[in-house]
Amino acid sequence: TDTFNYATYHTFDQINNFIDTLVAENPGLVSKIVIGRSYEGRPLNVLKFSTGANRPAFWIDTGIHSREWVTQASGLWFAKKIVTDYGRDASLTSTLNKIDILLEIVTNPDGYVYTHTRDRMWRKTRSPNSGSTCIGTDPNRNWDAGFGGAGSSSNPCSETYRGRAAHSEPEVKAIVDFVKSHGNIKGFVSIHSYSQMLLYPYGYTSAPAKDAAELNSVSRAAVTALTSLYGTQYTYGSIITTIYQASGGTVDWTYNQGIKYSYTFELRDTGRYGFALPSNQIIPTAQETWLALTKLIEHTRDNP
Ligand SMILES: NCCCCC[C@@H](C[SeH])C(=O)O
Ligand SMILES: [Zn+2]
Ligand SMILES: [Zn+2]
Repeated sequence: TDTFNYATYHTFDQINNFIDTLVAENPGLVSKIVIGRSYEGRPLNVLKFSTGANRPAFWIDTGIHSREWVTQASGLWFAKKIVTDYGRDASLTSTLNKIDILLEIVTNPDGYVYTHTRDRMWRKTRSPNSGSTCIGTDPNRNWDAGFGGAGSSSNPCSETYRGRAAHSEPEVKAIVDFVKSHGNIKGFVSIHSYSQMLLYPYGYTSAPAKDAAELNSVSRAAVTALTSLYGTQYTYGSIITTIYQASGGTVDWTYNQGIKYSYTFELRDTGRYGFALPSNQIIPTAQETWLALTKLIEHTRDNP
């Protein structure tokens, strides 16, 4: 994976080849867990970075919205950064000597393939909706957290269609089942684009999360670290106050499962290119985001 081009966007097959190569090159550190299959039968691959058994874990997912290509591309760069820095960077080495990192890069594979073959702007899953010709559910409205509330749609043709029921989407159900069976995930970050924001629960209600003060102060440190690299400006705060009301969202569910350190990123940019971010911004985006992620991971590591 040294010759892999991190400064370009890759297909689903190229990403899966990367994953298998990274595991083969780092057998004592990296393994692949297939947590399920997408609606169209594609594997839901999770990279596990671990140096010991039965450890707490920190989860990162990218690409749950398929069109947000900078996020899957950043996930590839994060994976390489972790294997490169282990044994060289004191903080990352300390992290992996205490907790595992779990990384799902293509969290919506059916949608991702569709953005390469048919519609670059596809966001949702690709499952059919009975009674409608419109395809897909928004996987970031399908979670059992304020499910069906304001900030999601009951219309299958909507980009924020919540699905016929909570956890109806296999891509979502696979994570739900994995989180429950693992039982020791301490931090959870779901990465999106675009808007340049770091967000924490809740999205479905204006009631503050009980840990809002701590999540806010950790967010401040993370954003300060991010901005220090290239000056990229971020806002941060609760989902509902910072971006908009969104019900059935990923990190609202993980937070309510007891995973205190639950965050959502909105990466670059603020609308000039939007989801079609030029590939020359992939590495700078990944680098600055990693600085923020490191703060979130360190805080989770040090507050088990
Ligand atoms: N977990 C809900 C996150 C808040 C909204 C995030 C954006 C990312 Se495109 C959205 O899903 O509309
Ligand atoms: Zn998104
Ligand atoms: Zn977004």
